[in-house]
Amino acid sequence: MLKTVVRKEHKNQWERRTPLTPDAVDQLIKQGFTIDVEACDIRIFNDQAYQQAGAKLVPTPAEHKLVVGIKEPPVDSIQQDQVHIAFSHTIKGQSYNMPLLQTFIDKGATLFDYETIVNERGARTIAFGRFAGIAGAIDTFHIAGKKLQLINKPSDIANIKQTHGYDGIEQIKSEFGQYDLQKGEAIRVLIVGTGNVGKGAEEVCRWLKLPKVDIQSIELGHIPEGSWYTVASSRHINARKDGKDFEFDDFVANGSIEYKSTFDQLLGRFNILIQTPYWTEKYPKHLDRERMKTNKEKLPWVIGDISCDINGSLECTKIASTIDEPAFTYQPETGDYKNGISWDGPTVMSIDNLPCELSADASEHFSAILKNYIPHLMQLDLSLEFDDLELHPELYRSLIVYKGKLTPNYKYLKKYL
Ligand SMILES: NC(=O)c1ccc[n+]([C@@H]2O[C@H](COP(=O)([O-])OP(=O)(O)OC[C@H]3O[C@@H](n4cnc5c(N)ncnc54)[C@H](O)[C@@H]3O)[C@@H](O)[C@H]2O)c1
Repeated sequence: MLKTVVRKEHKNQWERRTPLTPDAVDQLIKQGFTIDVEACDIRIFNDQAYQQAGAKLVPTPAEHKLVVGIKEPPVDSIQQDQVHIAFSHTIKGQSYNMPLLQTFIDKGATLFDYETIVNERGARTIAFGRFAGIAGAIDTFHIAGKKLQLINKPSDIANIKQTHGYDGIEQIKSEFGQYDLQKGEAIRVLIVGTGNVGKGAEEVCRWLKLPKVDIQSIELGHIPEGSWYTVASSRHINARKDGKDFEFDDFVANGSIEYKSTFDQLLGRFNILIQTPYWTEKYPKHLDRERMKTNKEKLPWVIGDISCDINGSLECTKIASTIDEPAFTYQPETGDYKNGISWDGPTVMSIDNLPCELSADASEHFSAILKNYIPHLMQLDLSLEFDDLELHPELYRSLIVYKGKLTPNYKYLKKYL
């Protein structure tokens, strides 16, 4: 059985999440597993709660074989032959994390990645997407409320606080239920993307009692009175250049070789955009600099770019904003931006660690799934070669590096190292 520790997170002071809650640790200990916990003074569940669950507190994860974390472990913390599970952010060959990947290889270490844990249908089983969608939508509405206040337009949206100002989802739901967004300025929200993040953003619209309008109505220019939201997927904002029908698999295979963005046709019909799709350079951009300049009168007031691809599909996302400074305003004429909220361009929210604003709810959700994988991880037999491993298939497929070697599905990463 691998000696196991829950590591503390290092990213910044907002990173208060934990992969395993004290309750989950308690359950694992009762099943006969020993779990240690690295002491941490900012984690959302305090050290005493883990001690009460029966865990031993340790000052460092250096002596443990299996290290369970959330974000990338610090490069210099990886020990010889150690096994880590984390979001390593390496599978797109992200240059900023190649030293981390190289260290796993150099140290003969092993890396499981949460992002690559998928079921037999290819769907991810463990993620924070819903919480990014919820926090991202709330922060976007919070900024929209502040923006309306600048021009003295009354709306209950101005009551919405930034997500970390609430105790958690239950409090948010009960407060949002009291607001009436049909009074005052009409709030017209377009959510792009129907994945976990998009669905999380939709939940917030429902808590605010916004009626859902069919995207087809909006495409046809039938814009209802009052406040509402609508949801678009890739097929509503991209079209084949040759006029043939949109096919998702074809879109994923060919991207901007065969497809162009038709997003400009929707501009002017909504005033808040919440962007959630998966995007890479291979796909069309929806708001490039030129399009924003040409359509500057029709741009939304506020853009919540939860996908947060810098200079990506929405070129107004010049930087990732932060929980402390969540908003900047893009200047369509110059392509530049200025900090804060103003009416001389769309105000952008592009926080890239949104689930941290809901640390308790997000940790509980994540932990409830992860605790079922922990016994399999702890029973990993490192004396076996990769081909001979008898491991839970979802974990087996998620292995990026095994004992210092890229596994067959991830050999392509060699070219980025
Ligand atoms: N800002 C943050 O704090 C934060 C946190 C978590 C996730 N995210 C980001 O949010 C985005 C969406 O995450 P999600 O969990 O909803 O993803 P998801 O995989 O559930 O899908 C999102 C959407 O993208 C589409 N899509 C999925 N794979 C695609 C592909 N290969 N090509 C084209 N389209 C594809 C889906 O149809 C769906 O509409 C991701 O870019 C993710 O990195 C941001």
